[in-house]
Amino acid sequence: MVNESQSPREEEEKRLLVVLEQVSRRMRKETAVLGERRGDVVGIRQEFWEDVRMNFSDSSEVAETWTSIVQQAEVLAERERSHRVASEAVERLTKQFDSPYFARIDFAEDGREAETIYIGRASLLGEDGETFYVYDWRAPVSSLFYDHEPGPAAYRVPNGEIDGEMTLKRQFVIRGGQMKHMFDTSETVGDEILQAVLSEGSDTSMKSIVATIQKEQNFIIRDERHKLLVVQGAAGSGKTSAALQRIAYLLYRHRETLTANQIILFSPNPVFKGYISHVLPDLGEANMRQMTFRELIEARLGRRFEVEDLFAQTETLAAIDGTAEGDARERSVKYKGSDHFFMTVANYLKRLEQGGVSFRTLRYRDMTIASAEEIAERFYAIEASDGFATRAANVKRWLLERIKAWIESQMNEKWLEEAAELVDQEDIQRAYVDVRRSGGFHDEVFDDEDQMSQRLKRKVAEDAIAPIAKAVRSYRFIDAVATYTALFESRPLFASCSPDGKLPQGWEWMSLRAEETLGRKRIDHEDATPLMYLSEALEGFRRVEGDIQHVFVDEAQDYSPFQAAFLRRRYPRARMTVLGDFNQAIYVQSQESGGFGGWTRLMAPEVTAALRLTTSYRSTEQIVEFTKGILAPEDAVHISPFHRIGELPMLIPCEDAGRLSERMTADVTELLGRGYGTIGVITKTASESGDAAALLKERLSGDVPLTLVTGGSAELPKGVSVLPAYLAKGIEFDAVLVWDASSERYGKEKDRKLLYTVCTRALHILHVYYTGEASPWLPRSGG
Ligand SMILES: Nc1ncnc2c1ncn2[C@@H]1O[C@H](COP(=O)(O)OP(=O)(O)OP(=O)(O)O)[C@@H](O)[C@H]1O
Repeated sequence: MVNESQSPREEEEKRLLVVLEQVSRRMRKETAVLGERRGDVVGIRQEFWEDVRMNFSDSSEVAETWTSIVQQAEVLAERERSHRVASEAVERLTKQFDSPYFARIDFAEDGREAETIYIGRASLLGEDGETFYVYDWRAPVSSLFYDHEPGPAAYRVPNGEIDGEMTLKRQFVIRGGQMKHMFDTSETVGDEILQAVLSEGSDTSMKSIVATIQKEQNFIIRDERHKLLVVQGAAGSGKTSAALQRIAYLLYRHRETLTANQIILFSPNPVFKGYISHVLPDLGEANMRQMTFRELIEARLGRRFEVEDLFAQTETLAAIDGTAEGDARERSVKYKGSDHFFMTVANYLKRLEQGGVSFRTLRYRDMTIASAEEIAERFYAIEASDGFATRAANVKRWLLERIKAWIESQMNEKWLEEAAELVDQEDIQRAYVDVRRSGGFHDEVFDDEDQMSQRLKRKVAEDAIAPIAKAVRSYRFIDAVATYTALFESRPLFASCSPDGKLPQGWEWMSLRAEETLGRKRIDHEDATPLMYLSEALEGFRRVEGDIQHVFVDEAQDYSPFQAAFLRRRYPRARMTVLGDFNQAIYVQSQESGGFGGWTRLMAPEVTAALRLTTSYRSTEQIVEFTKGILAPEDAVHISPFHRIGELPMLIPCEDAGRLSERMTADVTELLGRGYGTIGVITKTASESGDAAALLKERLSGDVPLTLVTGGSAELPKGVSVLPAYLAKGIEFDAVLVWDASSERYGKEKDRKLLYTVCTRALHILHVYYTGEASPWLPRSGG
């Protein structure tokens, strides 16, 4: 009921109290439950060993001891689970007490009375189980807030659309349970709040944007009609933010069927991984799986080969740039990242169904367990229509059987007897426990010397062969490298697989290079994905994550079309959300495709949506205008700043590196004094970062926190971070100080996007320092 005598503010404050009261009631209940569960858990932990019968006197007693430990552990795990649920509820309620909602809309569905809806980070249901005090921001009706101004409005529900009229749209800033601001708005999402949010200092971790999601971002967050979403967005336009909100949205909408570990996000680097890892927990959701493409390569190939990573490749290419070698390598990098090569490998795989896969002989010392020829024969004896998966799995089983038989065949061999005699007491016991665990000796009594020695010998033989068995289990009997190299050993073979029957320019060079590197177990970065594709396909994309339902790729412009196509094959059932900015395509492998070609063609047009985000929210208007000037004019047309005023970027000439570091030291001190909490000193390469950090450290006073961020760093520290451009991808700083943007360092066309990427990391302050001549890409309009 509207009370005429009260102002809207008074009314809202009263209502806030009612909600807070509800929250605190729930909180009382949940904390009581939590206390109880905690007591349970602590009790069980303390009494764990008291309730376990410990007896190691003979094998049947050991079995009972084992069972009782397992039972006790199960009870504990169950209590711990319910403790976790209660503690998550308390955590959520604590946040709700701080700020239960951020918006209100009044909406009258056609032909009905207006309803008042409050929107917050999580929903709040009254004790009656019917009154919705607050709706979750992800509820269908909440979409109205993000998509519409007051007036005719509609929102989607699973089976259609609901039309009506929005009569009021109000925003709140509530902190610590206090109403700080409140205002009605006619904008889609009020500029004032967004202004306030964007003017804040940056943090070392990313924040969620629930209260200020913009309409075009909301589309990305909620779209479920398409299986492939490809988003081209200007630097700072909220691609990563939208991706994370989308994950939170999907987890909420499909909470019965989707879990966080069925979602995987490919991140550009470890620093970025740490940077975004707080957003989902903050929204009350578990983190999705996250990995870098480099980690994927390392996991698949890194143990057996020395694999060059993308950063090393980039630095090598820079070092040999302009030489004949450099040109040839660059051509090879581009080709091996192309769709043409993907098709070639795909066609090659088809041929391999008939024959041609290389295998490795299984050997223990000089004893052959199964020869490569035998394995090949077995592999190809299975119907081609069954595909590689069935064949590989079948051969795997057969080889494991072979290994078992081989163990039996060795039982009376001298080497084994000798080895068994050397086993010490501790190992005997361990062997005994191991066998128990693996289900050995069920009801038997362990009383016979002879039996014991047989078992020991078997155990020794199993241990000896274990690395081979493990290799078999992970399909290493398939020699993927030899199979891959074969493609570069025969012109007719390559030509017959190539989609247009042609060999790429520079094939001879690639062929020599393959011999030189792959033959020595060194893998160039450009060969890593093709090799991974080939080997995973030959294994039938086995353990590969058929269970993954959503794949997110951030900084997608850095992936080659080959890598895009590979990921699609690797996660065959997944929907994909791909976000990137072609203006930040800094790697040779993706330059050909303009950064995006590979992605948009992955699925049929009717299930693909290609979207654009054009407003840059990160940087001030001055910085956005400046950074647009770095790009070619045609690349800068779709970038517009959000209206937030700041200082003009500065171009600062310096005589040499010493002077540069002196000037930078003074500026760092001054900026920290002005309250800027995160300052990024960004260099072109990692070695330059090392030099810059050393120079600055020497000059800065001891109490200034300065960190050299390296490839292994996972957390971004407060204070001054010195890091190379490729590690700064995707993250942001209050102030960015660009280390030596001279024409010597950033003079080539390909440096243009790199410089753009570096400068667009700045929220409020951008200083560009250079020695000698300034990079030709820098606009002259700096202060
Ligand atoms: N709707 C929004 N409300 C508040 N802040 C926003 C919004 N959208 C983006 N931002 C802020 O803008 C900054 C840039 O966002 P984000 O990192 O998601 O952009 P991006 O497009 O991934 O950038 P880049 O490609 O440069 O890495 C972040 O600080 C983010 O919080």
